[in-house]
Amino acid sequence: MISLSQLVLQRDERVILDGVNLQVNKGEHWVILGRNGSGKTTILEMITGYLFPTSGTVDVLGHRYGRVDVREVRKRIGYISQSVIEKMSLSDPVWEIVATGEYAFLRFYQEIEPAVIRKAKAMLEDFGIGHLSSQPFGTLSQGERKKALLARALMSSPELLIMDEPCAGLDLYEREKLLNDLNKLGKRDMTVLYVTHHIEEIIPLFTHVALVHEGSIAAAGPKQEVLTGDILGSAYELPVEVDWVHDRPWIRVAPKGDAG
Ligand SMILES: Nc1ncnc2c1ncn2[C@@H]1O[C@H](COP(=O)(O)OP(=O)(O)OP(=O)(O)O)[C@@H](O)[C@H]1O
Repeated sequence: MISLSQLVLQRDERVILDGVNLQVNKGEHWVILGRNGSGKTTILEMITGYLFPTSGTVDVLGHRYGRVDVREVRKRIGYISQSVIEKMSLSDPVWEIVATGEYAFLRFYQEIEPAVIRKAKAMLEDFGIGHLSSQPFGTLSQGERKKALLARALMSSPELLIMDEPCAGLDLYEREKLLNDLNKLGKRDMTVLYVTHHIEEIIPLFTHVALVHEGSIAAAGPKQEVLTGDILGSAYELPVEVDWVHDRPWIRVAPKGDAG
């Protein structure tokens, strides 16, 4: 599904990615963790073909980047990130924002087919925000925007769904509602890749975790193997304990923790 091999990204003197290797197989759902500036978003931009490595190879959905038109591969990928939200027109009605997902366009310059409009509205109903369909996108709350973007990303039935911190800025209630919707994605024939800073967002949907540290993968594998106090403690340079409750990990900084 995704194979990153010996990815190096150098900008001037700086090595941003330093030999990233990652293999994501069909049927797995991965979370990417790592400290600020460790390289998570850069890795997502490589997978979506917006950035090319200085060296190394990127294979996504059976294609090696550099030998394929990445725009064709991108049609099979749903991508939700703050940068996508910023590209949306705030005055467009929500249903239209969602409908653009059918074609992987940002905006429409031609008439939208009635069947696509119906599908977009049904998708909004599925996410419990059908009543917001005619409202301008810019009037939605952060949580509602995230749901609308998720509905948009699913319009084209992507094989790969990539999310960069979708719960950022959501309150506890909105976050749990969105996580509940995300957990249902397991029923779809789709692989999910999810970047977060919050370990408790690793809902039962997710099977694997990759921990990025200073531009390379410090640990990767089944979540129970990676989310240990020892591994997280050394990446975050803090003594931490991980508790599993309701099949979700919860992190605690140990009493004598000292971020300094
Ligand atoms: N075009 C660029 N030129 C120079 N440095 C860059 C460039 N793009 C990214 N970087 C640097 O690469 C590092 C990795 O950035 P990236 O956005 O991938 O980190 P991240 O793990 O997603 O961080 P965060 O959790 O804070 O969002 C950062 O230190 C950033 O400053």
